[in-house]
Amino acid sequence: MPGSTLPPFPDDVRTHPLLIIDYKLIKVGDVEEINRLWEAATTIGFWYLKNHNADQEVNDMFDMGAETMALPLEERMKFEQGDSGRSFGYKKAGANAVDAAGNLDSVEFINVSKDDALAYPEVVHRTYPSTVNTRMENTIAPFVRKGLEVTYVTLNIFNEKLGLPKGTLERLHDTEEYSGSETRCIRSPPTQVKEAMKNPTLGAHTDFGSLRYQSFLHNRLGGLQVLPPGHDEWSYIRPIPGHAVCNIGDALALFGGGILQSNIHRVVAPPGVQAEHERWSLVFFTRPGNSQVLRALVESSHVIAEAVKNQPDKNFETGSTAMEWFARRIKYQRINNRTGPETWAASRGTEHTPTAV
Ligand SMILES: O=C(O)CCC(=O)C(=O)O
Ligand SMILES: [Fe+2]
Repeated sequence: MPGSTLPPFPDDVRTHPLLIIDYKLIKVGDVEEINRLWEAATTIGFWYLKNHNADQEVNDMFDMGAETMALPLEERMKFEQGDSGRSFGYKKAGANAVDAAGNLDSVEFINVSKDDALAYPEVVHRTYPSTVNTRMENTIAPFVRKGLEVTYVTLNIFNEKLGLPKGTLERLHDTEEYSGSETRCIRSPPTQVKEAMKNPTLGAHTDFGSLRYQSFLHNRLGGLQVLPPGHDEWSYIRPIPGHAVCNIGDALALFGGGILQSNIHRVVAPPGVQAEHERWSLVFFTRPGNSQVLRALVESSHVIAEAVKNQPDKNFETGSTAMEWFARRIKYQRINNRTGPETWAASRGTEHTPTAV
């Protein structure tokens, strides 16, 4: 894992500031802090989270990721996610397009389903490499539980702010229902500084699910970029040690009638000389239960009904369950399914500038 010898994040690149939200405060209902979270969620949909107390879980997850990527490629490939629209498993570098032209990604990752982690040794969706299995109970399940805890605290705050009946969002993300929720450990290869900006390593996208809980705790390298609303240039999110970066995905943006923002982002090589180092990142994605239909909850909240009425040009009825939405997006990112630029278009979600790469 990257150690203390990493070069610092440079000061001469464009960054976008995010609000820092104190998890300890929102958890106990601090009104001012909750209002700051709401401001972040309804403007850019990204924020830093501190005091989430997940250092141990995060460290262990990075170890799991490193152990998995150290397996021979042939072994990892036995667990590759495949082209059918399933996310769980290993994704090799170059399996996905990063843009409409079909340029390839260069990140590899290991995704573990929340359902498989919590049910282990029972197999719900699929099996995993030995490095995952040996850490399923002592590393992955604790990280999933931590991610879910943060998720429910956040969802319940949004639920109230959106004027929804108590427990609505929590029910749509019921832990008991199988879902696309998963952990992801990502490795981006080092690159030459002059090569670094040629292609994104992970193409421009909005997240598919509801919330992403990402940690840079043991990774000081940049690379995540956002295209803030109203901007036409990408900005880096500066990694802050000990702070997670959280963001809203398409599902929550749809449930809330566009009040919560699912913002477009991508991953590029780390800035400056950081590019010469391997980049690791770790994510927990919360996605709605498989059977839940992605649409604005207009019947349950006046606030949402009003918001939808005020955006007549936008479609908040996807006619798609969370499972279908998720499978479609994964499937059409896979380069093996590409027929032309229309395949990239078929992988898109709520991105407002779908041509950005
Ligand atoms: O590695 C990162 O910083 C972000 C990854 C990401 O956006 C994703 O996996 O959806
Ligand atoms: Fe993402």
